[in-house]
Amino acid sequence: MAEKLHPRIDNGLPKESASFAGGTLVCACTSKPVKVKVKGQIAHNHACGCTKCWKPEGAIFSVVAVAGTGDVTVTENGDKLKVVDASALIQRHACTGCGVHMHGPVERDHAFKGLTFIHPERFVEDGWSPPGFTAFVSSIIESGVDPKRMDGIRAQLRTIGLEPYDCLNPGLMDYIATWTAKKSGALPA
Ligand SMILES: N[C@@H](CCC(=O)N[C@@H](CS)C(=O)NCC(=O)O)C(=O)O
Ligand SMILES: [Zn+2]
Ligand SMILES: [Zn+2]
Repeated sequence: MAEKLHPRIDNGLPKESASFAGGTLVCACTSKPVKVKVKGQIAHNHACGCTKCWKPEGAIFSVVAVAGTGDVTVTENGDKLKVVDASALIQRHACTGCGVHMHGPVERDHAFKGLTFIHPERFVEDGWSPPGFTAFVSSIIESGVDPKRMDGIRAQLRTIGLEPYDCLNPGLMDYIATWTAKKSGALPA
């Protein structure tokens, strides 16, 4: 039987629109929802199996992407937001009403500094760039998935076209390593 991975990937991937120029993320509260505006198309959209990223009810994976922090603005009911873990790299701002993570800027000195993590399924608009791979797949075991299900889940992800990795994809791993090597002097800055 097919696994329920995430509602936005289980029945075909979302379609990108060339005219998508950003939109509004809305949390799940029926009253006074938090709204966050994002300017422009998102980047590096992917499914993530880590325990820290917000997932909708019943999903094994989250769907998460980045935007430039300067392109992300909380526009309504920002007083409902609270940082989940102030010591984490990604400062995930969750709605205290419904639990949805609305934006997660990286402010620390890191390859991802200046980027904000968002969950594009919360856009009211369609047309955002679809997920392209799956990260932190082995981490789903930390959420209670039986290790015996892993082969099937990885096979299902490959069928969908979301190549499974146990950390990030090679492009992002190389990007982080290059940043680190330039910082240490192993590569010229
Ligand atoms: N195995 C860990 C992995 C957590 C992890 O490293 N998550 C990645 C992907 S979102 C990350 O970049 N975390 C930085 C952070 O949580 O701030 C878990 O599932 O909790
Ligand atoms: Zn909410
Ligand atoms: Zn994650």
